Amino acid sequence: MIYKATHPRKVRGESVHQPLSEKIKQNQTNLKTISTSEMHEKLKKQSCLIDPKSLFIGNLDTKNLIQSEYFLPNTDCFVEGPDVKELSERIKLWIGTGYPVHLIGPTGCGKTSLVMHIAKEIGRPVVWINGDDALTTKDLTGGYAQIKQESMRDHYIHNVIKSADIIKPEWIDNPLAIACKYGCTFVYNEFSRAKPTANNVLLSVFEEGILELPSKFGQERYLKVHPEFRAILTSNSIEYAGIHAPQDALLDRMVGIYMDYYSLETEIDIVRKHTNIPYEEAKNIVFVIRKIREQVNEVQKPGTRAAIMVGKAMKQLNGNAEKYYNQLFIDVIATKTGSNVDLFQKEKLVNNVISQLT
Ligand SMILES: Nc1ncnc2c1ncn2[C@@H]1O[C@H](COP(=O)(O)OP(=O)(O)OP(=O)(O)O)[C@@H](O)[C@H]1O
Repeated sequence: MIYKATHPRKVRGESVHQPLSEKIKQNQTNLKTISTSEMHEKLKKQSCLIDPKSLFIGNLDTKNLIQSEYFLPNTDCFVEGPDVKELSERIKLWIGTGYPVHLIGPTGCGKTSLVMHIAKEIGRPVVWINGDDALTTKDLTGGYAQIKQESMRDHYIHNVIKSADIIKPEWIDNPLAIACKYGCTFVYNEFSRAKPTANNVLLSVFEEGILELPSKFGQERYLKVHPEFRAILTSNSIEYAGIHAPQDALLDRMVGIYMDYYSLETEIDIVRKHTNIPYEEAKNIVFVIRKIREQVNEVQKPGTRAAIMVGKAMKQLNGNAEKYYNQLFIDVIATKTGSNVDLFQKEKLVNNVISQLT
């Protein structure tokens, strides 16, 4: 007996998930409802860095992203000396023309702080990722990372149970996809630590304004990059030569800006901003760190960070630093020494430099 349906079968359970193209279209339309001025309003209330990990929660629509608690980094401590300002203006010029900027400089010279300060001035949410050797394209763009299982029970005929399990791949956006979709400032720290193949996806983002998404299910593979998307990449001038030489095609799409350690006065201001110690103390610390920097090899140069560390330790010692003064400098540079012999050399260097203090 052939069963003839007398009325349309009603399938229980959720409808099959929206194709990616629908989601993208929906997200793109959402984009239009969030203007940059609205963004500025919301930005004023919040200031913290978008932590990509907390964003790996499936598709965010723009409203969620903007109203959520992710926003710009806190740059209250930022010091903008003349040399910082000059660099910042150059970077903003290129960012304003829509080119990605590649900031290259030695460890601890201030790349990240400068990038975060500029990102805050750009006024869009910041999405940030650290490059490393294990990073893959999927870590940048996202992929089908979750499988949602739904079962559908059909009791259309009371004594017949028809069941089926629907396996629904769940797309998870990763930092680059989020930045391209919602027009965030994409900060890719130490990008040259990642393998060039992982960064290939950036080529069409920077040139054609298209993000190619890996999609196994034949859905929409291409995302049009939001007009407010901006990218700033940093790399360490020492490692830059050593880790993975980025592909020429990618370097060709970026503007490269080399930076070095800031001027004496700016470094003194930075140390004081972070430690509140008196000018003379900060000046002596920076003097010693800069003298050490002049006399050690590239990879052992102490950055501004080392001067801040000594300043914070002196603050901790609350004026009783006399006894430990030399040792503080030796401790902050010891991490970059290779052996006891090397350390002994450094101790002599530190004692000699400190003896020059007036
Ligand atoms: N303009 C600035 N104003 C205030 N603090 C700064 C400034 N530039 C750098 N610093 C401070 O100096 C230290 C090193 O800066 P930062 O981390 O930005 O350097 P970096 O070049 O990114 O270092 P790395 O190569 O290790 O990532 C940090 O403690 C940072 O807060």
